[in-house]
Amino acid sequence: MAALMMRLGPGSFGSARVHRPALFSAAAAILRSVSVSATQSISLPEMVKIVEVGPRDGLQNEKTVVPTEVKICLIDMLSEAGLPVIEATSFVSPKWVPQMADQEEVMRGLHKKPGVNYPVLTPNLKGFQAAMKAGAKEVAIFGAASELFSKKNINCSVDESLVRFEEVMRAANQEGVPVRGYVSCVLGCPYEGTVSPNKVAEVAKRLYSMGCYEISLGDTIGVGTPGGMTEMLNAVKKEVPVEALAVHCHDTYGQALANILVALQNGVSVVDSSVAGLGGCPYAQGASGNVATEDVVYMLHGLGIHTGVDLPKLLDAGSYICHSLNRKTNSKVAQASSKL
Ligand SMILES: CC(C)(COP(=O)([O-])OP(=O)([O-])OC[C@H]1O[C@@H](n2cnc3c(N)ncnc32)[C@H](O)[C@@H]1OP(=O)([O-])[O-])[C@@H](O)C(=O)NCCC(=O)NCCSC(=O)C[C@@](C)(O)CC(=O)[O-]
Repeated sequence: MAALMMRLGPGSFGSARVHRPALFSAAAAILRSVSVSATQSISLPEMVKIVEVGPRDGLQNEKTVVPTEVKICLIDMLSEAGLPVIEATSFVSPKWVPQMADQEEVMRGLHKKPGVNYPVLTPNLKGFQAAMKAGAKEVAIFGAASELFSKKNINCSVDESLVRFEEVMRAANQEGVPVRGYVSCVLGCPYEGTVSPNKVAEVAKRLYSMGCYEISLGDTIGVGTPGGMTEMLNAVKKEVPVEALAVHCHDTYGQALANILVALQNGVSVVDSSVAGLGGCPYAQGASGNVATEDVVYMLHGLGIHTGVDLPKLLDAGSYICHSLNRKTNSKVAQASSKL
């Protein structure tokens, strides 16, 4: 952005709201010309699918209850911004995650946009059945590569969780419902520390073998670096085709965009992110928010990668939820654009 300011001069920008589209197309053009030469020898996907997890991962950790209508409005703004997948809520125990207790109302209230998927988390058969009753068309099961995290998060061992997930998978197959799988703690665990890439690969393989169409690899506490990401992906790619992999990076140590870029260079073309960088897992102490969707979109568009997302509309969705939660955005792009 500094380079852009130097070329156009600070006076070129009036109100951010009025000039955003021009600003972003100018920024994208400059970045594309930089990126083309910078990435000539590096293969990157032409298109990336962004899985927006803000309404679920972003809000699940909020201490005060977010009104259902705010959640619904956020989801609708995100679909209007062109996000193709929006994780809407989770069918987990309200005793464990009170913030998601209005999952049925959220599912019934959101305005389903044709072509957009609204998956929900389901830890067990009870959650799956409730999700079906509420009209969900896609679910996600969530395992971990760390025993202690699994115990803290879903109150069972990794093996026990996989047995539960098999039950969900059988029921989902009967209903013709696609299932996504998560592996948490792929680059480190708040309770066990280092996590072996082989363990990540083993859990990813089991989820893929049981029928998950996509495996999202979660750096739950945002401790990973590009080196660790590469090592982990190399192990996982031996067991699961790269086309079926997604990355889910939290930004605790400011490494998320670098980790995502490395994942793209490794052939991954699905990225999870959360509008305004909201988020954190209630059972992963110290985890900050997910990487901000605005920042991911800005980077991808700068690289000439298509996402289908309208950045100014996405920024509006980020402003809306930050205003509703009375907090500052974690998105660098949103911070920068609001100062212009
Ligand atoms: C899995 C359980 C339910 C086990 O919890 P449990 O206490 O072992 O469950 P249980 O089977 O013994 O049942 C206890 C009570 O919960 C009820 N129950 C049982 N299942 C459900 C359900 N599905 N929905 C609603 N209620 C449920 C059940 O009916 C019973 O109610 P009671 O008789 O006491 O009134 C619990 O541990 C739980 O809900 N955990 C969810 C934790 C969670 O949502 N964590 C955040 C998401 S994971 C994450 O953020 C990471 C991720 C995905 O983003 C990727 C990354 O960043 O790495």
